[in-house]
Amino acid sequence: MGEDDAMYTVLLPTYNERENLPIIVWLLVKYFTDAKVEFEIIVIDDGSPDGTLEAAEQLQRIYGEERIVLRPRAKKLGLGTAYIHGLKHARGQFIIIMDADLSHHPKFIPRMIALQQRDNLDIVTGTRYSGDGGVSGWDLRRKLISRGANYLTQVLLQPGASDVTGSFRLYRRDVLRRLVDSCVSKGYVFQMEMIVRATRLGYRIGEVPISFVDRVYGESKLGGSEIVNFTKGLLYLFATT
Ligand SMILES: Nc1nc2c(ncn2[C@@H]2O[C@H](COP(=O)(O)OP(=O)(O)O[C@H]3O[C@H](CO)[C@@H](O)[C@H](O)[C@@H]3O)[C@@H](O)[C@H]2O)c(=O)[nH]1
Repeated sequence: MGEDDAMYTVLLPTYNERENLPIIVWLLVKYFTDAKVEFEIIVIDDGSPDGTLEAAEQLQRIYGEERIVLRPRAKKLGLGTAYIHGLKHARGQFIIIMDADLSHHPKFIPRMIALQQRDNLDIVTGTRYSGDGGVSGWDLRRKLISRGANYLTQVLLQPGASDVTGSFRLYRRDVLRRLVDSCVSKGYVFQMEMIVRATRLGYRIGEVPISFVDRVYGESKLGGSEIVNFTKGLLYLFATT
């Protein structure tokens, strides 16, 4: 399935994911192994008080230090900077970013890889808002926030993807590094800015419909301040790009 010598790095940011981490890692190992693809999983834990790092260390003993790489930080510094931190250490030519809470199923990864290879893409985004993609388990408030954020971005910024707030994506490593360097926002709005800048820079973007399933264990970290940040980021990009 993979390019002959292509390696894939999965960046898994974690904050209080002790229950979810062993399951997501097991699934990732299974899908990459079945697809005969070289991979590593970088866990970026931000000092989770629930013992996520200890769970990650145990997984490292089971699957090996080549496969499970730990890049912890001492305290909670946010999702955007967690990706940047993990990216610095990534060995793969392709980077997959995804949540560790099982809302993103690794079964979609082989489809993302296949689409990237078929169309020689720079980015493949998982989309909940086209084809048979969708969301399950969210309440009305969360659905409205996500739909509203995506709708406003489509109208104001015409990005090259239908789901700009999602964070299940495959990037060429060099493209991701360039985008990270060009993005200014922090927090959840970061995902939207990445796609908008990628569109402006002319990168080739494809989409794979995904079903997003709300987490069973633990809690979302989305709060009111992220909604304010998103709105500010949207207006900033509207004015400057
Ligand atoms: N290292 C680290 N990880 C974090 C932090 N905050 C969250 N995470 C990890 O990031 C992933 C997503 O966190 P959630 O807080 O569960 O995200 P969410 O509210 O469900 O939001 C998801 O959907 C949004 C769009 O609807 C996305 O914008 C967002 O990126 C994420 O995928 C999980 O693996 C979680 O442990 C942090 O400060 N540091």
